[in-house]
Amino acid sequence: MEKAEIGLIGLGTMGSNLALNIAEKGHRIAVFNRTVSRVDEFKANAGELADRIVPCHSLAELAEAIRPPRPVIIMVLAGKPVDEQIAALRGELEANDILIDAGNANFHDTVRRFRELEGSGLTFIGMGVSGGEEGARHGPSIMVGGTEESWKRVEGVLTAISAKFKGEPCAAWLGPDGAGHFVKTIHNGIEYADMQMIAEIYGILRDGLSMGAKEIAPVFGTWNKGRLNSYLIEITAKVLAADDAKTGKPVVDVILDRAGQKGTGKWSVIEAQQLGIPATAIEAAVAARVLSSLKDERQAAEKAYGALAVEKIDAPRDALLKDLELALFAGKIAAYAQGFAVMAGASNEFGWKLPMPTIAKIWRAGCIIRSEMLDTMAEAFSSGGAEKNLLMAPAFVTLMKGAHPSLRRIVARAAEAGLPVPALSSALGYFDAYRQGRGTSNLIQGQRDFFGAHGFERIGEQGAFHGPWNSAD
Ligand SMILES: NC(=O)C1=CN([C@@H]2O[C@H](COP(=O)(O)OP(=O)(O)OC[C@H]3O[C@@H](n4cnc5c(N)ncnc54)[C@H](OP(=O)(O)O)[C@@H]3O)[C@@H](O)[C@H]2O)C=CC1
Ligand SMILES: O=C(CO)[C@H](O)[C@H](O)COP(=O)(O)O
Repeated sequence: MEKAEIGLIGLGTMGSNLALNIAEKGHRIAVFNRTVSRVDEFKANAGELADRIVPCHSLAELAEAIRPPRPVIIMVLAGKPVDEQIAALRGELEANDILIDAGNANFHDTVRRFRELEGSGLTFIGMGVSGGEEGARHGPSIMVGGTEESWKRVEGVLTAISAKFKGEPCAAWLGPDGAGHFVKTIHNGIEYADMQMIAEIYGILRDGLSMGAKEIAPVFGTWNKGRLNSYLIEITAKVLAADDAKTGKPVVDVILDRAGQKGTGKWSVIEAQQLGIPATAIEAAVAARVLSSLKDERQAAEKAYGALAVEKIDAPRDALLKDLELALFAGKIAAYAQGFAVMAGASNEFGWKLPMPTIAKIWRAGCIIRSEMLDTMAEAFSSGGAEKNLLMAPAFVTLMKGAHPSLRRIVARAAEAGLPVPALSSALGYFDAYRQGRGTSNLIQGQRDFFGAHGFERIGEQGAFHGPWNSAD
């Protein structure tokens, strides 16, 4: 039988769609899944692509089915299952074969796996994939970490299956070992912030303006045609417009307000903290998901304090909607600036030389956070000025000057009305603190020196100084 060019393990949501995508691009692919019955089911349902699918019922069969040197994509649950698959595969593969972990791995695990595979003769790649089910099937954004030589060996197939932005593939080699998975983690951190800010704006429309889901949907639909044009705004409009077959109500009104999370948002925050890079909007978004999961506690607190006396926002509708649109735009810019700053910090810390213009470019299509704004970001990173922070790129200074007054007004109105907007207000707090030439940490330094003799710097003088605290009353 003709050998396959590539193999894939894990026929779940992502793996099965990625396998079909690979087959559609003309590659013969061998597939295996832990629950072996899914393998034959998968081929049976592959329609006209079935001829290019080689079903394998064991890892040994998979290795036998692929032409050496064998590239094998592992697309299983992140964590221990990946280690188990690698351990099992080591017995079946040979020198020069390429193992590609395409799941949402923690980059520390990826770095460890690189170390563990050193000297094994096997090549390892840690690859972030974004785009969900649809992206995997028709073109995801692909973030590759490993040696440049290993990238060259798989570049052909990965660029072929990736999304294209105006013809440019959204797949790239970003740096050594954990670089690809780190970038995917921060992609997801930004995704959390973006989704949370959208949800906060929805909350203002629902509770502050008493708008129903069906009324809110076209607002997002309209925004999707303007500066907020993005996949997340597009699907928000669709989610809000959908009906529940069981009750006839909007689906969003029957969904429990408890958000799940699989770890990438939390990892983004942990890494930002470790690197000492502020990522307040992402932190707020992760915290908001945790708070959302405390449904029973929230209900008990509502009983204890009484329901939030939400004051209806009374303002001309069109002006308010314009402010909400601009507030979301400003909040998003701050969140992306934070995400890119965390990646720049990691790049310095780990010596990765992460290519920021390339990252912005490969996020323009295929991935969950794809948006028109990412094209502006790609230009900003390419033309200079954004090295320290995206907020300093001339194009973004102009955009933020136009949008931050709206963010300010919306955060203030929401606070007065009693509507929680933790990510939007964190984004605003970050922006205001970042642009304040003289902040208030002089007082913190005074306090630290008072209680711990930590010393402080004086304006315009060299050296460490202490305050006159002993003589202070
Ligand atoms: N869904 C999404 O939108 C995205 C997911 N990802 C990442 O892709 C990876 C796969 O996710 P997804 O396809 O959604 O997950 P699914 O739950 O749909 O599929 C999980 C797959 O992992 C396999 N698996 C689970 N545990 C083990 C194990 N111990 N040993 C071997 N195989 C195992 C399952 O096999 P079995 O059939 O036997 O249970 C199945 O094939 C994850 O890392 C996820 O974070 C990345 C981007 C987007
Ligand atoms: O990687 C993804 C999208 O980019 C996955 O859908 C991931 O599961 C999203 O994270 P979470 O489940 O924590 O919301």
